[in-house]
Amino acid sequence: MASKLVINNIIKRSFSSTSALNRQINSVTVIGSGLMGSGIAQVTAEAGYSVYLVDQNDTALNKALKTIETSLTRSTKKKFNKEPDHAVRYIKDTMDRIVTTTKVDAGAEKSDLIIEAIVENIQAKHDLFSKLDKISPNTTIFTSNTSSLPIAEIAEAVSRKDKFGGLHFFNPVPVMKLLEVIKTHETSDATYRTLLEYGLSIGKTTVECKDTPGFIVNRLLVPYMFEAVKMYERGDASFQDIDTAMKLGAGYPMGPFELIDYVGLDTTKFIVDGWKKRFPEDPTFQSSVVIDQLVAEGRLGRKSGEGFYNYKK
Ligand SMILES: C[C@H](O)CC(=O)SCCNC(=O)CCNC(=O)[C@H](O)C(C)(C)COP(=O)(O)OP(=O)(O)OC[C@H]1O[C@@H](n2cnc3c(N)ncnc32)[C@H](O)[C@@H]1OP(=O)(O)O
Ligand SMILES: NC(=O)c1ccc[n+]([C@@H]2O[C@H](COP(=O)([O-])OP(=O)(O)OC[C@H]3O[C@@H](n4cnc5c(N)ncnc54)[C@H](O)[C@@H]3O)[C@@H](O)[C@H]2O)c1
Repeated sequence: MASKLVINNIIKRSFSSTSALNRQINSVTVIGSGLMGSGIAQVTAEAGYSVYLVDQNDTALNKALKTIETSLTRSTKKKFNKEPDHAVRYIKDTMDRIVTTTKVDAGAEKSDLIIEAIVENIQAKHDLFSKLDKISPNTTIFTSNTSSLPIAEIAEAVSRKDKFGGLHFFNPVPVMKLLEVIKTHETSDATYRTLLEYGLSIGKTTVECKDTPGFIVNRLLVPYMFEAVKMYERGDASFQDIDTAMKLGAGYPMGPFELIDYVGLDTTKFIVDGWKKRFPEDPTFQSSVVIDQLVAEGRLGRKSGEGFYNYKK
């Protein structure tokens, strides 16, 4: 344990600059260009890596490019307050480093690191990784941004288990400073070190966690969100008042319902349904009638324009 800490401190010291490139990695493929994939592609390109961003169709990719440009415009306004020309150049340089494609092999054949951020479904992830394992160079490191699935279970689809780890980002990726870096019992030390270095090179603070359900943050955050939903379902308080209470009484930046809308109701449902199936005896993991109903209606939160709240203008 102590030697691990020493290695991490050395890595952290040598990557104090957010623009320092990771020597092991030049090109990164991000698969899935939704809420998370677009943010991961953005911060990776901002750190100087060349990025392939992959999704199933051009509509999703164009939406992602628009999201990234809006986010960069927002962040550069403050960063280059007195130098608007620098902001324009910074945005252009970052966007130029991102190549979008619907063909997964375009990036996979060339990338040193693949970050998967597709739907939270084990079969979909297995199908993708088994394909990637065949087309990627055997030096390429594979990672998943899963919220709740065991990394080792996702890695069952590949033969390079020593080059498979977890990189769990937080939404919104450009703003949230944390990156959970997950090592399975088969991830090699060299792979893990490269993942920590990548995290620091994009300016994130890394924490280590075993390959346990929800890692650190979600194991604490998701039960809290569902406890709030149960409180609302019992009729103890309105969801608006629960949000107000947690923001003003506990200092949270968002209330639990705002946060569920922000994460996505479909993703939140996938997380808890998966845990409920895996741990049927644990009362912490119970699905919610209200969330099931909203997902069935297509009210997935901010990304669909409506969840608990309405975001349509
Ligand atoms: C489930 C998964 O597996 C794990 C997860 O991701 S769980 C979810 C984790 N995320 C959270 O808990 C988010 C909680 N919410 C928050 O921290 C804040 O509400 C928030 C950062 C999203 C927005 O902050 P808020 O103060 O309400 O709004 P706003 O003033 O618009 O934004 C604050 C700053 O962030 C910036 N920002 C917000 N969203 C941004 C984005 N998408 N891109 C770039 N910058 C952004 C703003 O420009 C602003 O920057 P400034 O302070 O330099 O001017
Ligand atoms: N939403 C969050 O707050 C959050 C935070 C951390 C981690 N995660 C995890 O990140 C992953 C993505 O979540 P999200 O919120 O970005 O979802 P999302 O629904 O916003 O985006 C998923 C994207 O993946 C694409 N996709 C699906 N299957 C694909 C495939 N086979 N090939 C290429 N693209 C494919 C979809 O078209 C969609 O654009 C999930 O595993 C989720 O659990 C989510």
